[in-house]
Amino acid sequence: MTSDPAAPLEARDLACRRGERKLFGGLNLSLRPGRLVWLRADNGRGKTSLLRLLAGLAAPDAGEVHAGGLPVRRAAAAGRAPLYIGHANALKDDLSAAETLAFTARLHGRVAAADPQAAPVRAALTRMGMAQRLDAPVRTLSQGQRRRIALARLALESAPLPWILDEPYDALDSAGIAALDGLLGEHVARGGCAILTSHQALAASAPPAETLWLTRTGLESRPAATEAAP
Ligand SMILES: Nc1ncnc2c1ncn2[C@@H]1O[C@H](COP(=O)(O)OP(=O)(O)OP(=O)(O)O)[C@@H](O)[C@H]1O
Repeated sequence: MTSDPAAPLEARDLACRRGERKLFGGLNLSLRPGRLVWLRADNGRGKTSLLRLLAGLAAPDAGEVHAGGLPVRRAAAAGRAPLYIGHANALKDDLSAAETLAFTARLHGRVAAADPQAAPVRAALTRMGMAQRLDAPVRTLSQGQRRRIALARLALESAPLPWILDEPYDALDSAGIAALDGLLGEHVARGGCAILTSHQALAASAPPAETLWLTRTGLESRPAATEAAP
């Protein structure tokens, strides 16, 4: 594959099978600076599978994914790997909100946010409306509060790397949705790009997104009037 170094995230001819079942094949996607994609399909059609391929967390049955011109699985070493937040929050129950976010930041080499007392960590959680619960153990928090902590990681990022977000709005109330939309809007405005899934329509606070449907033969945009499940 000839990759475009200017494309933060590019997939060519991707195919994915699960057991005997082909989820999709021949899938192409180029996420350019400023592009926000809402990936849609019915339950079980392969959205999470595709996002994991794009993040380099799984290998495709065919095709390639490049991030910033590098094979996605080698992009981390060059600081070009996409930022992936899955639908599981991946938090540590016994740590506090600030500690678990700092732990995640350290894991991803964000040195300035590797300490729970560090200003960026406190500011990121405050941005997600968690200012009153910075030191609360994760296990004592609600699903929505846990989702907010996982998403606070986005507030630690200033580089316009691609964001890959699987059901980021899950469990969020309207204030949480607005906080996430604010982060997405800033990201896109500074030349970032993102692909996300959501079973609910995006809120009015979300930055303009392009809707793409996942089908067996790739991604398809459809006029709003014909937006039926494939
Ligand atoms: N580890 C696995 N082993 C075998 N099959 C799997 C595995 N993970 C997912 N699948 C199957 O792959 C298909 C696609 O799953 P995936 O989670 O990608 O769909 P999805 O579109 O994200 O669904 P949802 O909207 O319900 O989140 C499903 O039929 C699922 O049963």
